[in-house]
Amino acid sequence: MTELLSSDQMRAFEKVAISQGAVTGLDLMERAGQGVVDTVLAHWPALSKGAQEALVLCGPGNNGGDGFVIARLLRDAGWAVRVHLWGDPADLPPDAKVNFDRWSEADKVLSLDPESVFTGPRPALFIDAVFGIGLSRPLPDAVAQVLNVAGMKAWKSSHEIKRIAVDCPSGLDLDTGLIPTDMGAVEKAGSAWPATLNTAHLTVTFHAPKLGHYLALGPTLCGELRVVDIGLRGAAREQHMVGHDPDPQRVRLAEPKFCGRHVTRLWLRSAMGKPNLTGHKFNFGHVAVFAGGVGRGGAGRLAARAALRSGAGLVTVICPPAALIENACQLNAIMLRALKPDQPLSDVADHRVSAFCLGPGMGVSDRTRALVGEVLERRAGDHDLDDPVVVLDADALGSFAQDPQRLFDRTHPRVILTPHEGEFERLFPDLSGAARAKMSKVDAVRRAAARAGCIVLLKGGDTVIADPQGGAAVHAASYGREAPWLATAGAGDVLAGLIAGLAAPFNSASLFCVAELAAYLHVEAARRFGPGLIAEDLPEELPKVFRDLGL
Ligand SMILES: NC(=O)C1=CN([C@@H]2O[C@H](COP(=O)(O)OP(=O)(O)OC[C@H]3O[C@@H](n4cnc5c(N)ncnc54)[C@H](O)[C@@H]3O)[C@@H](O)[C@H]2O)[C@@H](O)CC1
Ligand SMILES: Nc1ncnc2c1ncn2[C@@H]1O[C@H](COP(=O)(O)OP(=O)(O)O)[C@@H](O)[C@H]1O
Ligand SMILES: [K+]
Repeated sequence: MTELLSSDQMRAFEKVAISQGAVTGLDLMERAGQGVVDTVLAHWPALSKGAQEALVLCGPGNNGGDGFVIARLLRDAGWAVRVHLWGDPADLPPDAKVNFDRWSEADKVLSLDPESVFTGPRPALFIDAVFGIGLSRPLPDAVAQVLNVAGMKAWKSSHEIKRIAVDCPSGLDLDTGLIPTDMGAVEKAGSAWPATLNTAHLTVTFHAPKLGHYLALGPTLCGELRVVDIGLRGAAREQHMVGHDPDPQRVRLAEPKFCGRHVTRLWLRSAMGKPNLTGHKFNFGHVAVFAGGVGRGGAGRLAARAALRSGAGLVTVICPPAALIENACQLNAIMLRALKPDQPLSDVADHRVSAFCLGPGMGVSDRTRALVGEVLERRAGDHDLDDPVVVLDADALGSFAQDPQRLFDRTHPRVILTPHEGEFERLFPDLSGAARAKMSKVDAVRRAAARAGCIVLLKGGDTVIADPQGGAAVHAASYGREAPWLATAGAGDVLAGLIAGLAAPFNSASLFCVAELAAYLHVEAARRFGPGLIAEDLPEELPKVFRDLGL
């Protein structure tokens, strides 16, 4: 799996490499600029055929320095290049200044403002090297105007211009994936669209992708993302992460995107509990899914179906007695037990139940709260690993909205909470989307997991998973893996069941790894089915996904 870096981590990598004498800042800048040019020409081979017009916008830091390198390399290749700088050349950091001077030996540098930029001819390439990881506040007005959609329209056929972002589209915060605004707040994904910023066709980043490329608005603003190697050390270590618990210091992309197809298979096999086992169904685990009352059992049944399809040996739906007939009419391979209000849980779920799933369709109620409490108290002994896995979703979370601490007092390391943003806000109001200005979704979920003492998976197009030790992963349905049709009623119930089913076999991977895999398979199933998907389709698609992945 690939590591996602914060801005600070990227700076630290650079600092270590330079201080060890492995490389100089100037070398890195040259490789970065060369990497952008090579990537652009490989992406649009037609551009290599004849030199054309390029526009390079440079900023006051090292991102701008990369821009001067790109400008020089294109010029050397015969391109007509115009360079605009925002800021005073005298204030450029040393490496950027060197490259400014190299450019300025033969060509001028124009100022970066709408008049100056848009009065020139329409370029074939529009290169944004204004701000990268150093963005620390909202974009200056002049820069925002040059980068906004309306500005580009100053040119006829502006849609033909290839827009390249160096490291990131300027204005994007690479830690949060958000756009700092003047109000000190943020424009959030799914709310106000950042109408001021144009999206790039291609973003070229260095060494490793950053958090903000994958969170919130990042994927939409970046267009396509390419990572170029600039010779910093440690780039290959993500290979060690497959199937292993996360490193608390790191954030990984729960998708083997940059590692090739065999890694996917390896990951699947190591995370699922059925590799070479010749056991009976109880070796593959028994999942108990609680369903709601009469007319509200669909969500629980969806979760149960996903659990059975994903590898559990047995799945039992537990419902109130009144809902028994309704469920019996709908279930075959899935077993069914009724639980009366005063009946002990052990009557319907013996010690062999290895995973519980509670929440979908159960209703927000005292009864749900009591059942959650009872399941969380069912612990096997001294060793956490012997405890059953407990997936808490939907109403199992909502039932604790008035007093989340009551839930957190009982949760343990084998528990996973799978809220969507609304449920997350009710349990962690101070970490909610509205409260997150400078804090990334990753940091918010890490704090939530530490507070709850269990794994938390916060759903969305950018799903974040964290454990109480700080280990974190992002699963992003983006960059060619979009699945917007997954935002359909019941899809979350399926995910809860999928996690329970994958976690149930006695030799399955850690709950964290299972959650990553579940998020991945969930999106793979949605993508394989395609538009028109409804939640019922997801479990039925899973066998095809497993087959495609070579399981
Ligand atoms: N760290 C590394 O290892 C490498 C970094 N490189 C490039 O260097 C970039 C980072 O350089 P810097 O740290 O200099 O950061 P940036 O070039 O992103 O910007 C920093 C400068 O912009 C100013 N600034 C930030 N936000 C502003 C705002 N809203 N309005 C006005 N001024 C603002 C800061 O005061 C500072 O002068 C990377 O994004 C990348 O493009 C590459 O050369 C390759 C190697
Ligand atoms: N834009 C999107 N791209 C990919 N997946 C998404 C997107 N939006 C939501 N999802 C996924 O859809 C599911 C919706 O779950 P949830 O909100 O709990 O719905 P429900 O409660 O109806 O089941 C989650 O797994 C979430 O990650
Ligand atoms: K940039």
